[in-house]
Amino acid sequence: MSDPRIIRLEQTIRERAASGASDSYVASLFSKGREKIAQKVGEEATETVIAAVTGNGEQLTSEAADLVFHLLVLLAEAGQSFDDVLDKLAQREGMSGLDEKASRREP
Ligand SMILES: N=c1c2ncn([C@@H]3O[C@H](COP(=O)(O)OP(=O)(O)OP(=O)(O)O)[C@@H](O)[C@H]3O)c2ncn1[C@@H]1O[C@H](COP(=O)(O)O)[C@@H](O)[C@H]1O
Repeated sequence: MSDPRIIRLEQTIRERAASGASDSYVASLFSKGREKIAQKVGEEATETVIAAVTGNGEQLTSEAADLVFHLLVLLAEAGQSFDDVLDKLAQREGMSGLDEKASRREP
């Protein structure tokens, strides 16, 4: 089960996406589509990497927050949730590295 703060943010993301409000960043991302949202995740990932290498802890935390936020938007647009990600990670617990690599190759 996700942290309540993640659950609340996911709920807000779904509500803002459904609202289509002109002042909503989430709604604007949804209107641009999955490709644009995925692009933003890539940009935020790059900014997180740069902050990790050249920045301080506060800058890394800030960029990581942008990354997680955009990942939650991407998951929501695809009808998935962070709980689904946690379930996937839990499935991998106890699997050996080899077993896990094999399971990822299955169709
Ligand atoms: N957590 C966030 C959050 N984190 C980051 N951001 C936005 O993500 C954007 C990232 O900055 P960038 O400079 O990379 O992007 P940009 O230049 O603004 O946009 P592009 O033109 O590059 O696409 C900024 O506009 C931030 O405001 C967020 N926007 C919204 N939320 C949450 O989502 C909720 C709903 O937001 P609205 O949809 O705007 O109501 C808010 O209440 C917040 O809780």
